[in-house]
Amino acid sequence: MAATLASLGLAGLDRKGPAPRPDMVISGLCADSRETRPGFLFAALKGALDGAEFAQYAVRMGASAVLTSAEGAERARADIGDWPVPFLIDENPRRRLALAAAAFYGAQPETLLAVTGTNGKTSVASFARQIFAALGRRAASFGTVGVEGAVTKPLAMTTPEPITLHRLLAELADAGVTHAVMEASSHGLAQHRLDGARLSGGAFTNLSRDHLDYHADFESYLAAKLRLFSELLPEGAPAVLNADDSTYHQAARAAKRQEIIPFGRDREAARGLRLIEARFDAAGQELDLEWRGAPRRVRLGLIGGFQGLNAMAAAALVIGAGEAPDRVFEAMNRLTGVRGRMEHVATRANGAAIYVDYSHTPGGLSTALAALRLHTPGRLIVVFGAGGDRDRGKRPEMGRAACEGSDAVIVTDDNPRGEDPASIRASIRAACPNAIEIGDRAEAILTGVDALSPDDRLLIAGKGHETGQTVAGVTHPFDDAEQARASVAALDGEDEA
Ligand SMILES: CC(=O)N[C@H]1[C@@H](OP(=O)(O)OP(=O)(O)OC[C@H]2O[C@@H](n3ccc(=O)[nH]c3=O)[C@H](O)[C@@H]2O)O[C@H](CO)[C@@H](O)[C@@H]1O[C@H](C)C(=O)N[C@@H](C)C(=O)N[C@H](CCC(=O)O)C(=O)O
Ligand SMILES: Nc1ncnc2c1ncn2[C@@H]1O[C@H](COP(=O)(O)OP(=O)(O)OP(=O)(O)O)[C@@H](O)[C@H]1O
Ligand SMILES: N[C@H](CCC[C@H](N)C(=O)O)C(=O)O
Ligand SMILES: [Mg+2]
Repeated sequence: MAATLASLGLAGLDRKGPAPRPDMVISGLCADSRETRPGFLFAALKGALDGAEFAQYAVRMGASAVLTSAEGAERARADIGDWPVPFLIDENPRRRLALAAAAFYGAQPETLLAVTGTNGKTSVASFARQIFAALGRRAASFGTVGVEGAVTKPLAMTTPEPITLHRLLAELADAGVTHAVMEASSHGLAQHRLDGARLSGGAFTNLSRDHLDYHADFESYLAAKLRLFSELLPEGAPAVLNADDSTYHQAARAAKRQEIIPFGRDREAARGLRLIEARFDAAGQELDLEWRGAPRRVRLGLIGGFQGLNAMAAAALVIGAGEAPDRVFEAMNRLTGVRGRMEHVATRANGAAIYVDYSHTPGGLSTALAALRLHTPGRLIVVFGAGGDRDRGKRPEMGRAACEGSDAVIVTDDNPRGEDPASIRASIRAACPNAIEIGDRAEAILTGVDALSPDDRLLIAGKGHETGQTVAGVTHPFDDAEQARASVAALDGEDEA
C-alpha cells in the first residue's frame, strides 16, 4: 500500500523545508516516532508531550515528510537545524492526519454508524450489530470490548486513533463487512480520531459525569460528544437522540442538519421510538413501544430498564440506516446481553444471584442499582471501587450513588494504577461512611458473596469485561465473573449459574 501527498490530500498545504519530489511515495503513516519506517509520513502531534520533539528521530529513521502545526515545525527546527525533509503545516494536524489515514486505507464498510454518550455505547453498538446480523447483513461492531461480529479481534482503545481506525475499517471492508457500528468516545471525538470516517448515522445515549480529568468542564465534555452531529455526520443522516436526557434539546440543536429520530419515554419521542410501558420479570422485560405512533411489542432477555432503552436506540439506528421496521422489531426479541454489562455470572446454592456490570460512573452505578432493585426481593449488596489516574471528583459521587442505591456497600480497588489505593477508597467512603472497606478485590467479592441470603442479590460493579487489575504499572490477571464463580464454589462447593 502506498500513496502520494496529492492522493492523501496533503499537496496543497503550507510547507517548510525542501519541496517534495514529484514522484515521492508515502509508504505508510505514523504518529509515534518509534513506529517510523523509511518512506513514512510522521505526524507530529501535540498532546501531554509534544510530538514535534520526536520529529528528529522520525527523520533519522527515514520519514519522507512530517505533518505538523506551524509551532511544531519551529520546534523541530530548533532541534534539527534546518528542515531536512518537507514539513507540511496544518492548523489542526490531528484532523488532517485522520483525513489522510482515510485516504491512505481507502475502503470502509458501506454503512458505518457511530454511537456516543457517557453510558451505553458498547451496548448500543453490540445490539445494532446483532440486529443487522439477524437481518442477514454481514456486520461488525467495535469499541471497548474489541471487534465483534463477522470479524473478532481485540482493540487497545474504545475509539482507535485514526491510523488504526482506518486500517481496521479497510480490513472489515475486505472481509465483506457492509454494516459496522463503532463507539465514539469523547476523547476520540475531541482528538478528531474519526474525522476521516464516512459516517451514515449516529446515536447519542445520555450524558452524565465522567472524564472531567480530561475535559475542562461539563460543557466541553458535552461539546466533544456533540461534534458527532455538528461536525461529522452528513446532512440528512439519521441522528438518534435520547428524548429523556436533560441534554436532548442541546443535542437536537447540534443535529439540526440531520434527520432526528428521538427515542425514550418522553412525549418528544412520539415522532420516533417511544416507550409506553416496560414490564420486568426474572428473565428480562417486555416493552410496549410505538414506532411513529404505531404500537409494537417486544420481549428482551435483558436485565435493566437502561438495557431496554439501549435496545431501542439500537433499533432506531438500524431503522434509520434503512432497514424495514417490522424486521427490526422482530429481531429485537433475539438480542443477547453484552459481556460484563448486567451479566448474571453466578448463583449461590440458596438461590441468590450475582451480577457483574461495567458501571464506573456515578450515573452508571445508580442506574445499575436501580435496575437490579426491581429484581431483588431481599437486600441489594454492591462491591465496587474507582479507577486511579482518572476523574477524582467522581469518587465521592460514586460513594453516594452506592450508599443511596443499595443496602450494603463494600468498597474495594478497581485499577488503582499509579495512585495510592487506600486514598481512592477513602474518597469514596467520604460520601458513604457505613461502607465496609476491603482493598483486595477477590476478598471483597468473597465477602459479598458470603453475605447473600436467598432473596439477596450482589452487584459487582466497575470492571465488567476487564480481565486485569492494574496496580502501579503492572496488570495482574483478574476477572470479576471468574472470581464470583470461584467464591460460590468455595462457599457452596459448586457453581449453579
Ligand atoms: C489522553 C489521551 O487520550 N491521550 C491520547 C493522545 O495522546 P497524547 O497526544 O497526549 O500523547 P503524548 O504521549 O502526549 O504524545 C504526543 C505525541 O508524541 C508522540 N510520541 C511520543 C513519544 C515518542 O517517543 N515519540 C512520539 O512520537 C505520540 O505518539 C503522540 O502522537 O493521543 C494518542 C495517539 O492518538 C493516544 O494513544 C492517547 O491515548 C491514551 C493512550 C489513552 O489512554 N487514552 C484514553 C484516556 C482514551 O482515549 N480513552 C477513550 C475511552 C474513554 C472511555 O472509557 O469513555 C478511548 O477512546 O479509548
Ligand atoms: N442507557 C444507559 N443509561 C444509564 N446507564 C447505562 C446505560 N447503558 C449502560 N449503562 C451503565 O453503563 C455501563 C457501561 O455500559 P456500556 O459499556 O454499554 O457503556 P459505554 O458507554 O460503552 O462505556 P465506556 O465509556 O466505558 O466505553 C453498564 O454496565 C451500565 O451500568
Ligand atoms: N475505559 C474507562 C473505564 C474504566 C473503568 C474502570 N475499571 C477503571 O479502571 O476506572 C476508563 O479508562 O476510564
Ligand atoms: Mg464502551
